[in-house]
Amino acid sequence: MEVAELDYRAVRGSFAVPDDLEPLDRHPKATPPGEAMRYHHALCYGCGDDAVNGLHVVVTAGDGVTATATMRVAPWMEGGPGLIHGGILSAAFDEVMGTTALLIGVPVVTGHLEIDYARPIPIDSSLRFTADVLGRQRRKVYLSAAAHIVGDAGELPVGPVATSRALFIGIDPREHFAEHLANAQRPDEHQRWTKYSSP
Ligand SMILES: CCCCC/C=C\C/C=C\C/C=C\C/C=C\CCCC(=O)SCCNC(=O)CCNC(=O)[C@H](O)C(C)(C)COP(=O)(O)OP(=O)(O)OC[C@H]1O[C@@H](n2cnc3c(N)ncnc32)[C@H](O)[C@@H]1OP(=O)(O)O
Repeated sequence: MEVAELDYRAVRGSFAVPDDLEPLDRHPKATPPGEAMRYHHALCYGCGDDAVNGLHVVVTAGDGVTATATMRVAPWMEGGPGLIHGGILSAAFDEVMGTTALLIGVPVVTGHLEIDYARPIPIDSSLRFTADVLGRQRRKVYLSAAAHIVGDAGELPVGPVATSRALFIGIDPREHFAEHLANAQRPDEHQRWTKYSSP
C-alpha cells in the first residue's frame, strides 16, 4: 500500500503571542460575571445539556476577560486505567477557551490548541478550569487556561493538573457553517449565533 507523504506545509500552528496586540474590551453584552455562559446549542459535545455522550462543561463568566468552568470526570472518560483520557481533557480545554473568547464578542473556531499534562487525573474527580483571553490581533484571539482538581472541601491544590494555550480565529458563523448546517442534528437551534457581530 502506498502511504501519502505528510504535507508539513499544512502545519501552521505554534503558540506565540505577538507583541503588537490590539486593545481588548469586554463586549457590552457579554454574560455578567458569575453567570453561566450559555450560548451554544443543546447537543454540543462540549457543553450541551442534551448531548448524551457529551462533556457537560459549564463555563461561568468572570471579571474582565476571564472565565471559570467545571467538569466532572465521568467513568466513560477513562483512558489509562482509572484516569481521564488525554483527548477528553483537550476537548474540555477547547470548549472552555472557545466559550471564554465570547466575552469579547467574537465567535471563534480553534486554529491551534496545545496542552501540558502535569498530573494524572482520576475518574470521578471534579475539575475546575480558569481561562483568560490574553489578547487579540485581527481575527486571532489568544487564550490560556489551567485545570485543577477540586478537593472534597471545595479547595484547590497548589498546582494545576494541566495547562493549555490556544489560538482561536474569529469567524462569521453564518458563513463558516452554512455548507454544513444541513448535517446538524437540530439545524433550527443555530439561529442564536446571529446575535454576535462578525470578526
Ligand atoms: C464546535 C464548533 C463551535 C463553533 C461555534 C462558533 C460560533 C458559535 C457561537 C458561539 C459558540 C460558543 C462556544 C464555543 C465553544 C467551543 C469552541 C470549540 C471550537 C472548536 O472546536 S472549532 C473545531 C475545530 N476547528 C476548526 O474546525 C477550524 C478549521 N479551520 C478553518 O476553518 C480555517 O483554517 C480557519 C477559519 C481557522 C482560518 O481560515 P480562514 O481562511 O478564515 O483565515 P486565514 O487562514 O486567513 O487565517 C486568519 C489568521 O489566522 C492565522 N491562522 C489560521 N490558522 C492558524 C493556525 N493553525 N496557526 C497559526 N495561525 C493561524 C492566519 O495566519 C491569519 O493570520 P493573520 O491575520 O496574521 O494573517
